[in-house]
Amino acid sequence: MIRVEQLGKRFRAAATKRRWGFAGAGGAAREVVAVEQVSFEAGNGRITGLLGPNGAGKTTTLRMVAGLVVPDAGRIEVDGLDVASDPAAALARMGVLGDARGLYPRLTARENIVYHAALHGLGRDAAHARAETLAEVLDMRPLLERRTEGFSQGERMKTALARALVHDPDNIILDEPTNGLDVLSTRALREVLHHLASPAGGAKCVVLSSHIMQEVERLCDEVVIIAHGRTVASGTVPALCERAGESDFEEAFVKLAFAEELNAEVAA
Ligand SMILES: Nc1ncnc2c1ncn2[C@@H]1O[C@H](COP(=O)(O)OP(=O)(O)OP(=O)(O)O)[C@@H](O)[C@H]1O
Repeated sequence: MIRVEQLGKRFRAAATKRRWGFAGAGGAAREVVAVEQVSFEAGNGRITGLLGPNGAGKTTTLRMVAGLVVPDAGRIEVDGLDVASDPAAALARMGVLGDARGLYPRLTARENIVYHAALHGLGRDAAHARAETLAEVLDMRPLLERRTEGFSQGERMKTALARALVHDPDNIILDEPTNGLDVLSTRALREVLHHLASPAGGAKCVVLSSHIMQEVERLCDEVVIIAHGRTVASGTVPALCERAGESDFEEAFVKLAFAEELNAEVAA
């Protein structure tokens, strides 16, 4: 289970140097508020989706949950462990599929997975056994002995996901997992995530980010709508539709996520 309370993060965005004598364009670094007040609870045996427009703060939120970025404000708990005060224990309970998907190109898929297993303290035999199991679950057996150099997006995603799951974490964090995947790979991933959240798959706590409404609608038990760095609504898809007074989820999302903009339009 993951609990996020009142998270906040600002970045200092590097500014360009002044050029061509334009005084206003360059100069001082600007502060960007990436996340202002994000809170949510992601339960075990559920898929929770962070849904929001581009730049809403989803990736930054997940990077903070995964311990890759230190928050300026707020608190993150993973299975009751505070990520700030007990990072090693909290991180050991998470499997993270980041946006970079960085794999070692000279290693085979199996070597990538086994190497990651070693980092998590698994012995050689256990690591290979785990690679076999994951290859089965993720339907990637033919890929195991191939170097990852030249892998397609879908093949890279499967390998990166196997790597993230190698220590059998109870909490799985995925940033835009279907990015660049075709319809079949997307379907296969959806099935895997449903399996992982089911009792047969270990009733994992799955948290993912997306800006694709249909994907979230199909995949997620719970949706957290983030806009302008804030949680603006959360609940099941039917509950969010009801709250917005819309039968269509896309309409409900637009109403909830862009309430500020819609109100400003009405006022103008
Ligand atoms: N390292 C950084 N330095 C400066 N600004 C950043 C940094 N990381 C994120 N931001 C800014 O913070 C805001 C939120 O970015 P974030 O990537 O979290 O959004 P997102 O919801 O994941 O967007 P998308 O759907 O486009 O991936 C954006 O305005 C982004 O430009």
